[in-house]
Amino acid sequence: MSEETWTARVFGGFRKTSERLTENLSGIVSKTRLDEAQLDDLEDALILSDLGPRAARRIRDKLAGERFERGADEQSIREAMAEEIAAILRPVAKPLDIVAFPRPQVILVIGVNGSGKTTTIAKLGHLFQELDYGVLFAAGDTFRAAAIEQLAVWADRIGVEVVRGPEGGDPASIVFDAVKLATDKGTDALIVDTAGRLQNKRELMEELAKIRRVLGRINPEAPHDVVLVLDATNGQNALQQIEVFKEVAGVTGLIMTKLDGTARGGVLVAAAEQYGLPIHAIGVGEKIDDLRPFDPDLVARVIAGVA
Ligand SMILES: Nc1nc2c(ncn2[C@@H]2O[C@H](COP(=O)(O)OP(=O)(O)OP(=O)(O)O)[C@@H](O)[C@H]2O)c(=O)[nH]1
Repeated sequence: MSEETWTARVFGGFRKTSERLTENLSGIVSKTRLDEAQLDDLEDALILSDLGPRAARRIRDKLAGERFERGADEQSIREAMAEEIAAILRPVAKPLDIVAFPRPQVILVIGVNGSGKTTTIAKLGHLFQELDYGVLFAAGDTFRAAAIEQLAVWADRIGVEVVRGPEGGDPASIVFDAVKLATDKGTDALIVDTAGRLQNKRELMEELAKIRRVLGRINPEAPHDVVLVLDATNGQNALQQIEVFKEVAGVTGLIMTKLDGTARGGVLVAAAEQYGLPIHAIGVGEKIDDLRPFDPDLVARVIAGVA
């Protein structure tokens, strides 16, 4: 996909978020400084747009300190907002680099069912393929046959081999086989699907601990990444998931999906400000190339509605 098409997708993706945020700005016009009541309204608008109280406060402070020389019209307010949102996003916008030596880089992908985990694995595999990396998948979500099947269908479509076992099989043994295969072949990236059973934290924790033990036997550095996939349409719930998965799974980075078609894209900013975890990529659609690392300045401008 060309750069232009991707930019258009990002714009399209955040359109609803941007609309929600800026529909509250239209009445606000001031001379050179915003008064307290206007700042309160803006802060509320930011919270209502899922940016979270901390980011909202930070942006409010920025706006309060701003001298709008040509008057605080909607456009100037949006621009100042975009600047601060970019400042929040810049430190966390980090693509997932393949740096492991020896290979493979083992990337555990976790997230609740339906968050877009399987699709994201496929998209991530495709992204690595485009960078000329060799990729292998491990179908570690053995809890449901459909999950194994779905991963296999995607793998087939993009020409990636997948190590799989029976439904109900032991995920750790699949991961073991997959790491062995990837190590023997010198595959660059091994992406592991895992079950997303948040309702049973202990079981999930034990399963992940077992996967870690098995991985550690072959490569003490593995897993190199534990990536949590979040569905942006869940808004504030997505933040709670970060909280829980950080505790049970030692999350090292995030991918946020389904930013298209939701007005809740502001949650990306809330996650960045509250957790500071790297955000490796964003998903803005169901197609294979709808996932990419993101440009924080572009996304900030899109959210704030600066053309
Ligand atoms: N609009 C949109 N849909 C997406 C995106 N990412 C994934 N989806 C869709 O979300 C649905 C769930 O995705 P899956 O990949 O099946 O999610 P999962 O977390 O693996 O879910 P289970 O397989 O049920 O555990 C699918 O219909 C995907 O096509 C995205 O960025 N945008």
